[in-house]
Amino acid sequence: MTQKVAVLGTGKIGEALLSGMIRGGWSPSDLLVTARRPERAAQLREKYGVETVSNAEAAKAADTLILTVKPQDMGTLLDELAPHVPADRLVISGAAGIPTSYFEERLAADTAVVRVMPNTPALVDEGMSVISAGTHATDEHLAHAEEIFGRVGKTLRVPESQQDACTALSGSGPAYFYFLVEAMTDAGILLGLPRDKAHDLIVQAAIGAAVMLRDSGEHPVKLRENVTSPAGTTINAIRELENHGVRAALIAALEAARDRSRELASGNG
Ligand SMILES: NC(=O)C1=CN([C@@H]2O[C@H](COP(=O)(O)OP(=O)(O)OC[C@H]3O[C@@H](n4cnc5c(N)ncnc54)[C@H](OP(=O)(O)O)[C@@H]3O)[C@@H](O)[C@H]2O)C=CC1
Ligand SMILES: O=C(O)[C@@H]1CCC=N1
Repeated sequence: MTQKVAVLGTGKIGEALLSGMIRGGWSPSDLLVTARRPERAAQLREKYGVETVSNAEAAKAADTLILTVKPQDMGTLLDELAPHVPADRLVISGAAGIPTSYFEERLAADTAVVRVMPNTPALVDEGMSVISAGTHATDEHLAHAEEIFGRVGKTLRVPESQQDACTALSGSGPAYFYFLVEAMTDAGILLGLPRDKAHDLIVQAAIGAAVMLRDSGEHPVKLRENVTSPAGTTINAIRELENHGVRAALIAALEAARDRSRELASGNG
């Protein structure tokens, strides 16, 4: 069955998904996109060969609507959309924090809503998309969401009660690794290395470590122990990380991200 899919509010995440769907073989003629600014719409039309339409037109024409505006813009978008969304549409939200009930309350009775938390590595087909069903979403709706988001990486179904935690882990997760790379590159500068070399060394260490974490089947503790020689260099660094409370800082950081996701629940954040 040909399904027309519309991405509404095509910013960073919407474009990552759009580009991944096209890379993954989705025909641009089966895609519609919306943007708030005409120049952004023109850019998307030129780059991807997709039709750009108004939010109301997308609601009428597409079988699946993927809403990728900021949580704070979701209320306005839904006010605009609600009168035009027939009850047989699948509505997928990619917004942090906002529960499926928020959409169900504003759309026609029994509308199927699926909540998805993607992340930006979708741009290189290494995304992680965490998927939960609303009250009226069936297994078929979840499978359709997996078919779309599976084009840009892995997918995982979770109960909606775990979505705020997943947002803190994988939605925001890439930012923590970029932050670590930035900080470790600064350390390389302190140790006298040129910035470009420090950057390349840390990025390759990160890629190597990530591939081993994914492919070796070993626990991260074992992988770290394998690097940590008796009376060697690594244990000196680990002692400093523990002295500075890095483990506790990470736990507190992810808890703060989870709490912020909960705060965004009203869409007014
Ligand atoms: N960035 C990330 O890593 C992740 C983001 N998310 C979620 O994705 C959503 C989008 O985030 P992100 O892509 O970073 O944000 P962006 O600001 O890049 O994208 C949102 C886009 O929506 C557009 N927009 C806003 N209101 C409307 C409207 N009424 N009609 C049409 N377009 C509209 C904005 O237009 P304009 O350009 O004019 O502002 C913007 O281009 C958020 O809800 C966020 O929680 C989820 C996972 C990861
Ligand atoms: O920072 C944010 O709110 C969004 C949601 C997850 C990643 N970026």
